[in-house]
Amino acid sequence: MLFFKKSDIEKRAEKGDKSAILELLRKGKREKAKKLLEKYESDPDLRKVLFDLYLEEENFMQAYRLLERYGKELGTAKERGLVYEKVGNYAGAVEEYLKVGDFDSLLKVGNILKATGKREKALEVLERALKIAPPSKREEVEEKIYAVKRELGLVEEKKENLLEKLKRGLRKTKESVEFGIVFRGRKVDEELFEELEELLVKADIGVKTAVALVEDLRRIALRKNIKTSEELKEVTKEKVKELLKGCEGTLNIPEDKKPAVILFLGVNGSGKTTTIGKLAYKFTSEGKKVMLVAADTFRAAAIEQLEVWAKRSGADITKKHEGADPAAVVYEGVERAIKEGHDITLIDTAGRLHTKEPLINELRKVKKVIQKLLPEEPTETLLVLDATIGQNSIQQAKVFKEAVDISGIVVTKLDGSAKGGAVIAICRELKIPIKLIGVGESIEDLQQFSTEEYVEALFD
Ligand SMILES: Nc1nc2c(ncn2[C@@H]2O[C@H](COP(=O)(O)OP(=O)(O)OP(=O)(O)O)[C@@H](O)[C@H]2O)c(=O)[nH]1
Repeated sequence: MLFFKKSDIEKRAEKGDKSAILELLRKGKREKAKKLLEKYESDPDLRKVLFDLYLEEENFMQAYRLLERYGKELGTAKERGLVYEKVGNYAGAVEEYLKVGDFDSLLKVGNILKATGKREKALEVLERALKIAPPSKREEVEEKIYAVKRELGLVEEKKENLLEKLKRGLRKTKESVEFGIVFRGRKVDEELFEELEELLVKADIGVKTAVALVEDLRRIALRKNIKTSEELKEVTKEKVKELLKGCEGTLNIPEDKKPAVILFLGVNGSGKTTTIGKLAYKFTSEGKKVMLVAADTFRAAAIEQLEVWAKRSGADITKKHEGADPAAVVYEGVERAIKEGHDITLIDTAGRLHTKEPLINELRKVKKVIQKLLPEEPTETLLVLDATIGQNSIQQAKVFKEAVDISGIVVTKLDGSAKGGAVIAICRELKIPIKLIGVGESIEDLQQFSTEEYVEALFD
């Protein structure tokens, strides 16, 4: 039996010699050094090294243990904030982030609290974030605060009409792509056309589409002898409406068929669950009985999140444990919806695009299971695309199109995107109608897509 002779350093380290322990660490004997750091963590210097080690390993529970046991001289405020945030001690996280005026982290905690239904806490954090918000972010935080207050019944419903809501939703695009500079009080010349083309590309309508559109406008301006930018603006709006022909569609929910099934596809983070929650709220507000089905069983968080939306919208939910077979959840959910007389069933699915084949097979299997119980369903198969990733979402869409026929598109986060023009590119490339658009995080920020309103909101 070979006995390794303990080196001199190891012997000194085991006796608590700081430099020897740190030498072990430097030599890559990480586990051995960590055990000794834990053994001698009462020493402030060694404790600091141990805290940093835990952070590196993202071992937030252990880092939290040190903070709780020895107080807060460990790490930076931002690091302590992260540890508190990761272990769910949001109050602690907020205090630390406020110390260093870390607005982004504070907003993140506010979003987590909001998404998990802890609205009072979310409101408190968002209001503190507002105090240190940079000017460019103030309006966004005010929107979130208003949305939470509305959900808490603290403010009267600001009855915006759909066009106002859409204008608010396109604010980011309009801020970054100021069409006003070309359409206000300018004479129509080559410089104006070039600027207009640049803005259209910046709005992410697609280079080819932008070049062709401006080419068209040059010809029309010549033919109709257009002299002012205001006239040109009207012509531009008409041309964009032509580009969007066939792009708008309404949700097809036949009254006589129960339950109508709507299947939601889309990559994680695109806004599927939120869109389902908003739609469930719309239907329950109309007195319909709604069943949500948590078939995104890949992540427990997705199941929990759908549960929060079920509670907020007054819908029922069918779910199983994390990792369950999505088709089994769908079967049970549709079967329950039939038995319990639901009007509508909304199905959330997983969207891990990097596992393309399994994803496609899973979606086909889900559709088959639905049709085993209801041969003519799903009434709608909606693909959810995130406007903030603009045209790149078109690549994602093509993968989903391989799996199942898509009856409509939902474009989310238009309010968070400077690429509001991507709606045009998405519709033209995929030739699938855009049925809904998400224009904010609150439960009412979902509306039918109307070409007329979209163009008015984009250019006015
Ligand atoms: N501003 C804004 N945020 C939105 C909108 N729709 C969704 N979100 C936010 O986008 C984030 C992701 O939304 P989810 O609904 O969780 O996305 P998902 O596709 O279900 O993602 P997974 O749960 O990971 O599958 C959340 O923070 C939502 O609040 C929208 O229209 N506007």
